[in-house]
Amino acid sequence: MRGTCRLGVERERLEGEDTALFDVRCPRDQEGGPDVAHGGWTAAVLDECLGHVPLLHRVLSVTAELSVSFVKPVPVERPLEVRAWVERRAGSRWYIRGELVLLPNRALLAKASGIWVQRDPAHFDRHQRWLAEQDAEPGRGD
Ligand SMILES: CCCCCCCC(=O)SCCNC(=O)CCNC(=O)[C@H](O)C(C)(C)COP(=O)(O)OP(=O)(O)OC[C@H]1O[C@@H](n2cnc3c(N)ncnc32)[C@H](O)[C@@H]1OP(=O)(O)O
Repeated sequence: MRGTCRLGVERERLEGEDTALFDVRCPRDQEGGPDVAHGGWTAAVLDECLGHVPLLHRVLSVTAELSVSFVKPVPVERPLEVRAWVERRAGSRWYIRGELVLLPNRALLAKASGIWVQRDPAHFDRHQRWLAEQDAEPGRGD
């Protein structure tokens, strides 16, 4: 699949049953230091790519946990690749891992692991109802 993504994900495809590959390029406006990505971009793009693995299996999910290791500075505007794979599934939980590498040598820049939880399409409707309850009862907090 190809398309425009504000995070700079240019292409995604499944490779076998449990692995997905993503062509990525960090946009200049995500710079955090000279010519290198802000760490928030690195975390966000790993969240996006790992979370697309269930989606590529036509499963809607949300991120429940995400852990990121920042191994090396990530250059902006250079071809990068994310490889994401399912480590295991348990109930509605998908345990997914991934790596961000610099092409063409696939030098490791960052790695991530996380848990995605399957949701039904009413997930965001329920959230809107919860938000309306919060607005109706300020100070309740649950
Ligand atoms: C639906 C369309 C999705 C579209 C893509 C959107 C992508 C995103 O941007 S996601 C945004 C960032 N993430 C979020 O906003 C998630 C916010 N958190 C939540 O909504 C909830 O805490 C949520 C859904 C993760 C869990 O809700 P909760 O009411 O606890 O659900 P519950 O039914 O009790 O638990 C579901 C499962 O998740 C597990 N779980 C819940 N929280 C966690 C956690 N932090 N770590 C591990 N597992 C967890 C439970 O053990 C349970 O597992 P199982 O089904 O195997 O028994």
